[in-house]
Amino acid sequence: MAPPDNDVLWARDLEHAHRGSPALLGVSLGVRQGEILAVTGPRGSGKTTLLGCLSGQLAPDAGEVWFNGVPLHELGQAARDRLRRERFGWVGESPQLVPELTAWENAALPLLLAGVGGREARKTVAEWLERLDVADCARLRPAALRQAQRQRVAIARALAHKPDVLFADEPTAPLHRADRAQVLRTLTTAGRTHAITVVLASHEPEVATLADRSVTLLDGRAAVGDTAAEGREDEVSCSLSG
Ligand SMILES: Nc1ncnc2c1ncn2[C@@H]1O[C@H](COP(=O)(O)OP(=O)(O)OP(=O)(O)O)[C@@H](O)[C@H]1O
Repeated sequence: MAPPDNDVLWARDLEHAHRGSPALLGVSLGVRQGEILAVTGPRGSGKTTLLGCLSGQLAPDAGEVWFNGVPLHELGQAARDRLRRERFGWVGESPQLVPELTAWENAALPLLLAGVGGREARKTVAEWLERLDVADCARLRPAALRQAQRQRVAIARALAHKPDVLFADEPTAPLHRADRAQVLRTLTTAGRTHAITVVLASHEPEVATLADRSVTLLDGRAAVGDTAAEGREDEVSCSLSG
């Protein structure tokens, strides 16, 4: 079965087990260009594993993942890595910055690796650091930053090269409650203003209110009644089959 033309990401009957222990059991979903999809569910329900399969970090044991008509599940590791580097952004639970580089150098890495000139990279990154309230940290190395500041730099890095899809897995985990709303708003606004598709995983159900649609995972399956399938009859049967 071919993916629908208007889905930037499309997955069908995804299964994945970690060392024999099943984490995904037949999840199907589609994400449209520029859409913000929340993936919610309790801890251990399979959210990280799903994002890993959708982003090409993990090869599913069964099922299909298509990105813009490209079958990710058929690509080798090197091709998947290239796609991730060039087309996807990733923000995880804890920021993984290069300790030897300053905040701005960390955030500029994907741009510089893509061949963008230093001056343009500097300008773009400065704007993102400003938007994320860490402009004054630009010249500091990660060790001199608080964990919440490091996470904001990691978010700037994930957005600066304007990925097609941003995967954010519990992106507010290292932040204080007061900072969470602002960072989530920055992520979703960035998605909407820059036409970046955002797949946002969180165990906090209220994150779904910021998204266009949501899917809830329970024990590796898409829960019955998820709004990721709302108004999309083609998907309802897939989502509920999991
Ligand atoms: N590397 C791993 N090795 C073994 N089991 C794993 C591994 N990663 C995840 N699991 C297991 O797979 C299941 C799904 O985990 P996953 O991290 O995808 O869920 P999650 O919803 O993202 O949870 P959390 O919010 O705690 O990260 C859980 O039972 C988890 O213990």
